[in-house]
Amino acid sequence: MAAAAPALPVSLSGRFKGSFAYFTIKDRLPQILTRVIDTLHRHKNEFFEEHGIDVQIGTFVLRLFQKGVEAEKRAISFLSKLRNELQTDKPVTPLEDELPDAALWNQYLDYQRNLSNGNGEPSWFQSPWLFVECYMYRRIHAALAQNPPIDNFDVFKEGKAQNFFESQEAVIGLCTYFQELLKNIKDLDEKQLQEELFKLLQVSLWGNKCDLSFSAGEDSSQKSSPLQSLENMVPYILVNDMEKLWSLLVNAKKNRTESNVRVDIILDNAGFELVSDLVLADFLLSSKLADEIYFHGKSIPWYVSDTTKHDFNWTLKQLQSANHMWMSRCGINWEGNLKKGVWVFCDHMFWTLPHDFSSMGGVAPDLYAELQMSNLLLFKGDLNYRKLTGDRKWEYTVPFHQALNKFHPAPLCSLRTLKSDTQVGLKPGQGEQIQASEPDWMSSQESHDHVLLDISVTKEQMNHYQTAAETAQSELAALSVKYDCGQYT
Ligand SMILES: O=P(O)(O)OC[C@@]1(O)O[C@H](CO)[C@@H](O)[C@@H]1O
Ligand SMILES: [Mn+2]
Repeated sequence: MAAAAPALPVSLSGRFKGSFAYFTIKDRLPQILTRVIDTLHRHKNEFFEEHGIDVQIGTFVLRLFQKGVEAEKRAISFLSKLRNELQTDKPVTPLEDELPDAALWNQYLDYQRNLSNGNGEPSWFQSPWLFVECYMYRRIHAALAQNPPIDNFDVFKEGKAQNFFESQEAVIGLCTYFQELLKNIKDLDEKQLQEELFKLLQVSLWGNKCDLSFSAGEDSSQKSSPLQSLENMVPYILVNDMEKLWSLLVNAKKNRTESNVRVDIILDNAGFELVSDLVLADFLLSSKLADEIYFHGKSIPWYVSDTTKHDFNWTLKQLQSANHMWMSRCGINWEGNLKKGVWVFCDHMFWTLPHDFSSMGGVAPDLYAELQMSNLLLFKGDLNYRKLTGDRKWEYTVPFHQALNKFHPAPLCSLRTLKSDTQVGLKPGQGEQIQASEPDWMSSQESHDHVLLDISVTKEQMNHYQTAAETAQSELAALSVKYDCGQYT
């Protein structure tokens, strides 16, 4: 009789006063909502100009059907009501919009209601933090989506664009470094390739500090060139499995039979972080460590700075039109990769549901099967880490593999800047040691220099994944009609 799986620890929640979840729900989420409302106010004239209709009567021009302004007013009242619900810990209410994921959200709300087994309705401070925070962003989306003609307005686009423009020095530094590297990449030996991979993994890891939802919209752009500071950031890396990552990629390349080596990057933030992920992806291709890269973005505006398809394409266009040789070279090459199909952008709706990833197999089997086709999944950022580990109060020393709670579509790695109070995979005493030196290391923005580099896969499981990938091949054929990983448009 197999031993029963150990019980899962409780979910992080605002019901734990003093927790990072509590401060986020009490202070930061209302701040983010207020910024969204201000953004809509500031765009009133744009909505008026763009969506008003002029009617000439004699010498008078009447602006009729102020559709844009009316829609803006309705959206603002939706959001003000949402902010009040949040701040007064009202029950979480079912979604009433007709958007394609509404049924899945309301099923999940029922699930949460049953979980609380009669201890009252799911609410902002009593329910799991992951659920209510995701729910807030989904309600923000509904406030716009239900109010044409501003239904396609991205309330976070200014912040994402500002992060990109204010990170220009870092973007130029990174693109210049990378293009210089490309000039002699064919002459690099394995050791040198490994060193370059490790550098670019760390740049992508540190790029994750540039996150607007964590800073509640305050500037978080990358000012200096990250390559210069890698050395003195190494002591802040809590878990560093880069060697395992390297051997996983080298083995995949050696074992490459007829199928390509595929790496999937589950993206996080737009701006500098996205550029660092694109450079890493180009390196994996140019070094021949991988043959194809799948990028997974968000299908709706999410967590202030997360990357949508629009952000992805906008970033490539900005690079191409930059008046800097190496930036535009990168942008041109990357658009070429998309057109050749060696890079693919996808945005499955599962990534913007409240479910943690242990539910993916049941809720989005098409996406799970898609990920099983990969040799390596790189999950960027803190929210993905929280969803990988179920956003629970784990002991620090619980193995990452265990915290994944059977989510194993393929070998995976998390590249995460610690921004929430959940942490696994540490050595005995490591968490306590940091706690002693930095008591609020998991609960305040200043001390969040800790990063986590983690691979769930131990070597002996590699073979298992090879066979799993083969079986998934046949399953995927059945599923591909349901979910076609979006081709570049
Ligand atoms: O996934 P990311 O961009 O690294 O971080 C997401 C985040 O900013 O949002 C939540 C705080 O509101 C936390 O999960 C984390 O701090
Ligand atoms: Mn993010």
